[in-house]
Amino acid sequence: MNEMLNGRIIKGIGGFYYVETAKELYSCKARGVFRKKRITPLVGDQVQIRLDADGTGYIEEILPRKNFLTRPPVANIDQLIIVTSVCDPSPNPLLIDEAIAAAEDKGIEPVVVVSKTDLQSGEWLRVIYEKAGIPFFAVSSVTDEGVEAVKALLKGKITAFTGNSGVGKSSLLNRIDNRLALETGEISQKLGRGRHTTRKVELLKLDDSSYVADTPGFSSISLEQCDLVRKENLQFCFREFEPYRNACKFSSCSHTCEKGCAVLQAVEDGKIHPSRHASYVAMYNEVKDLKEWEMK
Ligand SMILES: Nc1nc2c(ncn2[C@@H]2O[C@H](COP(=O)(O)OP(=O)(O)OP(=O)(O)O)[C@@H](O)[C@H]2O)c(=O)[nH]1
Ligand SMILES: [Zn+2]
Repeated sequence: MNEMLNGRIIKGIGGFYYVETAKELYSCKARGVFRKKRITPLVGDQVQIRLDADGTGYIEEILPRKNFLTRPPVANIDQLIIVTSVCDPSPNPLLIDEAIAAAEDKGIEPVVVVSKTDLQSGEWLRVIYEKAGIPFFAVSSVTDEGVEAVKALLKGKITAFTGNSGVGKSSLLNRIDNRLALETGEISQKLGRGRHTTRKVELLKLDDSSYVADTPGFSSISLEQCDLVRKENLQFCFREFEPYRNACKFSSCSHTCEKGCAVLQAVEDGKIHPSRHASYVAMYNEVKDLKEWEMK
């Protein structure tokens, strides 16, 4: 029969890709040519498949990507929701800022969601992120605070959720739509970190135009949580630097320590939050001596 169909990869397991088409869901393999070209099909990819007589298919072509992330491995997303809990596990602004920068670098809208606000207030995080101009929401999957607001944000978009293991991503998604019935887990006290209850990336359909990807959680000690941003691009990934970064004394200013740096002055004047600038400096120092191949 060899019928050609267009669809979207919604899940990948052990070399098989599940492609959703207007007709139905097909289990497909990728053609060898992708491996030769070192292209890995990603969840979220729009693809062209060829159907075999037995109803399985082959991915023939990956359509051009709007964007993609390597960590978490997804393509064509509209926004990245970075979930962090007020405690248990405790928030780490550097990790939040790394995830925001990775999204900004790819043209993906970042959103910060602070969870478990029934346990403690997350207002100090609101101060940091509202000042930076990043959309910010406080939620609790126990009291349902903020759940409707996040749900409204998902309408008509493809959204990936990221955040440390145990911050409550799956719990929040279940509150947003109880049909998802995602598995949630207790944090292992013994290891002091969450167990990996979410195993693989999968696009879950909320309605015909809205999808969410719950991605595997990471322990807070993981350094490889998200894609690194190269040093030249980093200043563009902190949106609140924008009004200042062309006003520095030196055009080559790294905005980390130079005399006459307008960004540093803005930190001093309380216009840029010191926590955000500290993350910028830490990230700059982390990537400044990396070689091209080490960025992957
Ligand atoms: N008090 C409180 N506990 C919560 C809340 N949300 C989640 N939890 C608890 O936190 C633990 C982890 O929740 P999950 O939803 O599994 O976290 P996750 O981010 O999906 O974790 P991974 O799948 O490992 O990435 C569970 O014991 C939940 O019951 C909340 O809003 N308030
Ligand atoms: Zn500067």
